[in-house]
Amino acid sequence: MKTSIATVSISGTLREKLEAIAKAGFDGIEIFEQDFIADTGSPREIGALIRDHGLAITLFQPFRDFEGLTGALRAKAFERARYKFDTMAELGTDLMLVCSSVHPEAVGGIDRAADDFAELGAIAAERGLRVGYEALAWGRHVNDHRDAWEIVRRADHPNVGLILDSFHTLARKINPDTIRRIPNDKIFFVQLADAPQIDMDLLYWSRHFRCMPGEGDLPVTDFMRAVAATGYDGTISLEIFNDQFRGGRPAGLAVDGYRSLVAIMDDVRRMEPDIVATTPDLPSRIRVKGVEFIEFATQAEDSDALAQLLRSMGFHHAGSHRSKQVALWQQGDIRIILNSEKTGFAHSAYLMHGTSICDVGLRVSSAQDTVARALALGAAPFYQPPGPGELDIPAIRSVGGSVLHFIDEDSGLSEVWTVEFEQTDDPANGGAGLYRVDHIAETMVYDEMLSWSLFYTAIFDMSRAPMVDVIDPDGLVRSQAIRSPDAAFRITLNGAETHRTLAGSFLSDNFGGAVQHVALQTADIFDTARRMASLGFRPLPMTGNYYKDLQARFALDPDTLSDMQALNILYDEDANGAFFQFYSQPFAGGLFFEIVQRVDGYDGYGAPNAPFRIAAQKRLLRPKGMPRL
Ligand SMILES: O=C(O)c1ccc(O)c(O)c1
Ligand SMILES: [Mg+2]
Repeated sequence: MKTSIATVSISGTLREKLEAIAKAGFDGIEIFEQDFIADTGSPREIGALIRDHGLAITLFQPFRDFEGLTGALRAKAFERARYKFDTMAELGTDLMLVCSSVHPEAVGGIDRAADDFAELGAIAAERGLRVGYEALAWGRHVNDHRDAWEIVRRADHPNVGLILDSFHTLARKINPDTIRRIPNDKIFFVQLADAPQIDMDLLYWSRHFRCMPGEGDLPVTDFMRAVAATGYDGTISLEIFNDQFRGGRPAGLAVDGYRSLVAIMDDVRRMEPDIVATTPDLPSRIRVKGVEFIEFATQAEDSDALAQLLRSMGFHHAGSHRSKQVALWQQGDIRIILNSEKTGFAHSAYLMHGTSICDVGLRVSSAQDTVARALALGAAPFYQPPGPGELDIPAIRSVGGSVLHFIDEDSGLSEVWTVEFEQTDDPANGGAGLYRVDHIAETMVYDEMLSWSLFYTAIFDMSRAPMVDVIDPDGLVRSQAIRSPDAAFRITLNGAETHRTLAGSFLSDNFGGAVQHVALQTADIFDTARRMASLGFRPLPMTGNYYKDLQARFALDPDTLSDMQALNILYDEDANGAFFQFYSQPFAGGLFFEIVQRVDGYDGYGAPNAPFRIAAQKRLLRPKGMPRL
């Protein structure tokens, strides 16, 4: 098995693409005609350049509108093919992709097409080349891999085979198990692409919305399993046409592509143990058991204000680091760390972003396995030498250069709170009933959302909920919730498209993506809100209109509703249960806390309330009466 990626999948010049693709770990590329036509090098020079990067040219494509023509048009198609074969010989590749015809003059007929391919196969064979036939989902007469296979079968030429592309099969909802009946020696090449489930014209969907396997909604794993079951052990290649990717960062896209391929082959290997995959073996997806800590990088007055805010939320200063300016604040199972060191990672994060969440600790069953899986999937390592008496806690880089640490029991890492921290005599103030982290919400530019959602779902045992639109008065923010099967770890990714949204202005103030808010869970939000009020907490004030609207939309009893209004508690329901939430006022450039109570099986995040919450936050952040220009 070889890993490959089509040059169209990545932005940049051919040379930039090659560098990124080689560095990410691929064995080869599918070269798209446009890519080398646009380059100044001759086909021979470009072939050499590709091989100098350690890459093979796995496929030359696309050759269009070949089969089913008659007379002069047919002769012209063969002449074009001969010219392409010359170019392929110079580039140094032996396989050409012929996609099914969309030519208005193509007359169809399975045997006619088979004859065309038999003749093309003979010409290719003279030159030691091969041709593969791919059914485009919008092909004029052939748009189903089963028909393409029948043509290849009838062409009956050793140099003519089938090319499968997950998009074309799955977009038409063709059962991928039909691939299991195709002999593996007639499958010449396999292309993988995913896509979000959107109802639209097939060609438009394919050319603009494809994404890496695992980033979309198509059953790409089922497709790949069926391919693997045939015994196919040739090239698996990503072919992703995507508008965002065309303008993305070549290096990041190549890493994402490789990550998606390693993850899907790992999944397939677990289900079809006989397959031959050369992608690395890795520990299975990591089940996150919960959030172990949330760490703020902060200094001086900011740190004092944050400590004050935490105290008003019922936290107490539970521990002080034995050798560092690091304080542990705790309530229930929630640990918040305020790091005011003058050196090291947290300090650099502070210099770069100001007071910010620089580090999140996740509870897992094996920290070692977690890092092993993440690194095999191309995650960036993080290492800071531990000081004397400190534990060496495994970590990787995450959104915006922040850090994810992994804590387990088996290697003693969960002892960190007693090993590294001295208990303080700050009395627990009875708390406010907050007992665990419900979710963390990360803000990022919209174009990074697919990448980070792949990051979480490839490394961890987590799945995505449908994307929701959050309406900010100044623009749209898209929100993607991802959670572990038992909801022990929930995260929302919020993608901002403009700097004028609350999320967007956080991004520019913070110089990049990061955790913008943390939601903490209580079992009795009314009691929590009252206790926090008595500790001096000031909630985000909601409008009277909001409560009138709630009254109209839901059957809430009047006393509950008036308590909600007095305490600024918001409300939502889904098919399973109910949801209560209230917010802190924004601090340190747009960070905030959220308090939530989930009743019965409510599984959402209160998205219908987001526009009102955002409007309230903006009222506090903008100078009174000053319209924003
Ligand atoms: O969109 C296209 O035309 C096109 C071309 C070549 C392919 O392999 C493909 O899947 C689509
Ligand atoms: Mg294709």
